[in-house]
Amino acid sequence: MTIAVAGAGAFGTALAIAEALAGREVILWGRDPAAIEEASRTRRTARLPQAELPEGVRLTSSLDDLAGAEAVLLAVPAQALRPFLAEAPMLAGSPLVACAKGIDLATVTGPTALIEDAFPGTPAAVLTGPSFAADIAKGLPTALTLACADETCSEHLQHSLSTPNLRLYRSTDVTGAELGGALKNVMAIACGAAMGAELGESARAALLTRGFAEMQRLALALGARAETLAGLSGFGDLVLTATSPGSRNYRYGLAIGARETFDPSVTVEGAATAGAALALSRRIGVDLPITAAVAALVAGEAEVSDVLAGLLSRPLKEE
Ligand SMILES: NC(=O)C1=CN([C@@H]2O[C@H](COP(=O)(O)OP(=O)(O)OC[C@H]3O[C@@H](n4cnc5c(N)ncnc54)[C@H](O)[C@@H]3O)[C@@H](O)[C@H]2O)C=CC1
Ligand SMILES: O=C(CO)COP(=O)(O)O
Repeated sequence: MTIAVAGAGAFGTALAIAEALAGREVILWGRDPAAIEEASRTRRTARLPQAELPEGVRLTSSLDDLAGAEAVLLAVPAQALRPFLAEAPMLAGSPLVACAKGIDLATVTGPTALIEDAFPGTPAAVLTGPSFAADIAKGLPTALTLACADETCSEHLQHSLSTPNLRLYRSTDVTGAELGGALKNVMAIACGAAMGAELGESARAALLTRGFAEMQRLALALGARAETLAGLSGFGDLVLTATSPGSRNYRYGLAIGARETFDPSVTVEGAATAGAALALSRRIGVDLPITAAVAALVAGEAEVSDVLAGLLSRPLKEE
């Protein structure tokens, strides 16, 4: 059986490499036929050029080639997932595993809700947790959460996708896993902005901790389990992303804080997700001050000094 990967960006490339090196048959789809033709020839993709694609990875730009796969890993960015699914009816029937970390701005829903909406009855799962694509592609050890509401499906996917270096922990808490992965990107932007503005590591630790409290507040209000937020997909990924210049969200924050420009072609999931999370929190009456501050920074409506002053002037309260 074949593992299909939809999206030949950095993460899709890394996952395809890991699965192929574990001896699985892999097909990697990218939307640009010329780029896929080039990748087939050079055995490298543009977004992760340092990694070589092993022989076991077959490349295609035809979505029809993914039909009937044992599982399809959806590695397109969160805001691209809804339009992608609308053009991929041939994926119905295979378990679909969302690898994007974000909340869709137009519908204010997470990736698995988008899958369920596009393909009612098709098993929808999420793969998320602390893992840089470059680390996975190098075969460095990583541990992720594989969440699916259906326990049998999550067990099946855990075994179908785990490799010696890619260790998957299963969960049925899809809401917690999705929200942890989406919101940690917002907090990484906040932490990067604090460092970029030279506010210091103590300020970053404060933002990381209060940011984690915010992630928990929203996720628990939406029915997630506290232990999921404390696990790989929440706290684990927050620690990685909000402290490492290996993260694009963190680097984007650094640029905002230092008032520098940032390459708009780089995928920065937390930028759109800050606005989506804010809309979601207002709908259910949950206060997310750091998320609101990041949304204002991203929209260019505020400076780091203003938003920090706003956060610091909030009423003093118990931790
Ligand atoms: N890069 C990393 O280290 C990790 C990334 N992720 C997540 O994986 C998701 C994808 O990120 P990356 O692969 O890193 O981004 P990337 O920027 O490297 O690649 C994105 C890919 O998606 C394609 N794409 C964009 N819009 C599309 C559309 N409408 N239809 C089809 N394909 C489209 C692009 O052509 C590109 O190949 C994000 O949600 C990210 O948070 C998760 C864990 C690690
Ligand atoms: O999700 C990631 C690591 O777990 C990758 O983070 P960035 O998207 O910020 O690069």
